Amino acid sequence: MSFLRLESVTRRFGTVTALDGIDLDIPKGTRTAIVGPSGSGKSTLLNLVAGFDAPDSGRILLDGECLADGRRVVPAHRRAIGVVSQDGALFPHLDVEANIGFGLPRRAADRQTTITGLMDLVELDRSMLSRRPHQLSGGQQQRVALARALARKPRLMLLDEPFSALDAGLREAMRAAVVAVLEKAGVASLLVTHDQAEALSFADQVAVLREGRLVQYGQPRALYFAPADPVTAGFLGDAIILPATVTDGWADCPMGRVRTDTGGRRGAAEIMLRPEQIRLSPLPPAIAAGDRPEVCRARIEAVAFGGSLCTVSLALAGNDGVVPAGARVYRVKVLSVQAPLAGESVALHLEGVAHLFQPDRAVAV
Ligand SMILES: Nc1ncnc2c1ncn2[C@@H]1O[C@H](COP(=O)(O)OP(=O)(O)OP(=O)(O)O)[C@@H](O)[C@H]1O
Repeated sequence: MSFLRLESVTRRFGTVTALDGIDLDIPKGTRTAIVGPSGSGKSTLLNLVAGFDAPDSGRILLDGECLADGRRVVPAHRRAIGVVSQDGALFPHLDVEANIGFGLPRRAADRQTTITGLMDLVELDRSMLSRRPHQLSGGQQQRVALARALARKPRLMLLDEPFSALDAGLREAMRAAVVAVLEKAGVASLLVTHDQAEALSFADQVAVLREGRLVQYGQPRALYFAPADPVTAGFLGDAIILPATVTDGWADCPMGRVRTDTGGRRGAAEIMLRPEQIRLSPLPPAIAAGDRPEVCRARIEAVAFGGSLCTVSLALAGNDGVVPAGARVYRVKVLSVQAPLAGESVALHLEGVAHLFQPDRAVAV
């Protein structure tokens, strides 16, 4: 059942349409990530839900209550929506205790136990109770910000790039901690992030915005493996887009034959593979000599070391093993311990299924 609902929400700034008729249904207790290129309308959407701004038209409903409908607007402080921003926005002159307790009644008998309970929930040591924000690490500050937002028992939590100021290792740990806290508190959340991998791992569902429109909305796996169009495919991760001829659930493409995720189509089509679907193996001499024409061969053009994974650039070769002049170069990812060497000839194997783009590229919701 829908918990947060946006109906045809539009917001214009002069001649710019920041959000253009957005329809979105977010189920209770779930996590949603909003992604999209810079200027696609992510912050505008968050601001409208928070109540910092109002839509020109359309409606926003939370748990059945209308928050904004183009005429009436419920002010931000009456929405019971928590916000955690990029820098945490803690009050610098207040200690941890006062920051977390900021929205709690001063004379409440359970004030102290609520604050320490929240510190336990966000896994912040109680010895930090009297520290000021500048005496905390970035990760600790974000935990205080999260505890402060949770103190007001929000119905919905808005997370505006809350991990972006943290370094890679801490970022991942904080993300996992926030997921655990939100789950424990049973609070639905909306995360805006520029990090596609973060969105895919954080959320139950991801909404992709482009130029103020909702391009696709669905589960992370579905979006990653079955994006609505090549632009979305490339936005969510590295993608190899190939022309193909499809027949009854199979595609013949320049990299070989592979199953497709949708059957029932025939003829020319465009397919997508993720780079990790392409496996490389050494070319046995018999195949190198021209036997087994069904095996797709390639020459390794370059190998870029990247820690656990290498990015391997390869060009497809003909059955004679020769790479035609001007051949397109594809990039695939392989485990570094299995990486081939530049100049080597390899055989390609396609794993899993290829995504078949719809001819009209209808929005998949
Ligand atoms: N207050 C404003 N006045 C005028 N134009 C605005 C205002 N706020 C946003 N815009 C415009 O609306 C569009 C959407 O902006 P928004 O900040 O929502 O995008 P975004 O996806 O959050 O971008 P980023 O990833 O860079 O933060 C942009 O073209 C932006 O310039």
